[in-house]
Amino acid sequence: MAMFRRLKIFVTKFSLIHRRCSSYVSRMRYLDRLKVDDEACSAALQNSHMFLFHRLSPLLQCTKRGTLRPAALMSSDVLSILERLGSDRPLLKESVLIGCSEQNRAQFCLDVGVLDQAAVEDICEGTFIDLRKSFFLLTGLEAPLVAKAQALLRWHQTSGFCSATGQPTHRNQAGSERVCRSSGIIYYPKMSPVVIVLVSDGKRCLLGRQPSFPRGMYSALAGFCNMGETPEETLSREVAEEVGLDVLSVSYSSSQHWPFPHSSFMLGFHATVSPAHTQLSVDHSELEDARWFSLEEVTSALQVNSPPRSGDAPVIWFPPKQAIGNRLIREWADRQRRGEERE
Ligand SMILES: NC(=O)C1=CN([C@@H]2O[C@H](COP(=O)(O)OP(=O)(O)OC[C@H]3O[C@@H](n4cnc5c(N)ncnc54)[C@H](O)[C@@H]3O)[C@@H](O)[C@H]2O)C=CC1
Ligand SMILES: [Mg+2]
Repeated sequence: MAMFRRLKIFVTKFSLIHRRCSSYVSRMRYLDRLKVDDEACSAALQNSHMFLFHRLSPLLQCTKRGTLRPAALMSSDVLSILERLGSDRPLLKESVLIGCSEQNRAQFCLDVGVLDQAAVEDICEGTFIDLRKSFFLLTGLEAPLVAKAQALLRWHQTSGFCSATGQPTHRNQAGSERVCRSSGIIYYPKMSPVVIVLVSDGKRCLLGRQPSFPRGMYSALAGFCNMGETPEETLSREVAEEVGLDVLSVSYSSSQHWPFPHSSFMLGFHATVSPAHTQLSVDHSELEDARWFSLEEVTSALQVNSPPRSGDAPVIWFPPKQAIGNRLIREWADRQRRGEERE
């Protein structure tokens, strides 16, 4: 009996430890192994979840609740679909590893752009929707997963040759790198670091719009990091260049992978300028407009949930909640409200 109790305690302890590392740690270690072990990755691919794309547009399915979600198909079903549509096993090998579900199932993505789009949609009971639309229709962790998958597929589609030798590059099974066998150069998926900053003068925040933004949309200022710059240096330079202000202080908020137009790694900051020096000198080659917004104006623009349709009265609105620009604006508004409550 005592031995049975000891065994039970051991099993409970083991499962607690296992549960503690089973979720996050074991999933990350599993993924790491799949990146370096082609055989293990091929085995995982046989029994994985697969997210399909057609010329970089993700396949979405309608849920019972009427919302959209990316279709997570079993790889065995995808193989049957490929065979039914006259494609073959090698196409499945072009899948790219994107993650691991909480149930420890590997997740891959595959672009089936060589197949007839309508035929795949028909069999899968879904629709391929351009990422610029689908990203904003998805919620929670699904939007970042689909964005990451599309970024990796795009990178493979545009990285087929070595820039030093002009020879073809070859991918590993996970799709986490490409190698030029002639020069030995290893290429890894690329992101461009970008700083996005919400500038405040203590009472108001500064928002701008680029000519390419949809009508009425304003966001925080953003700019690509130059080679050798720290994000703080990029931030000060961009604010100086785009609106002619000197930044006084900076605080980090959060980050985001942003798939448009290519992969950017967005680093989000709050910054302050002196309330005595808030006169803007806008660089109109970069920004169509930039101006200071009060808490009242920000609060009312945050309530605009969808972009105005053509013909509607002009209204100011902000990027949707999937964008880090939206998060920075909300954080600023929350802080201002808390500050006002204290006064
Ligand atoms: N997620 C969000 O909430 C927001 C995201 N963004 C993103 O931030 C990014 C950067 O913002 P911008 O104001 O356009 O940057 P920017 O102010 O640096 O201006 C863009 C110009 O920088 C140059 N440039 C330097 N390095 C570049 C690189 N690696 N890739 C492309 N162009 C480069 C090009 O000449 C380009 O025209 C954009 O891609 C935009 O999509 C912008 C605002 C909000
Ligand atoms: Mg900019």
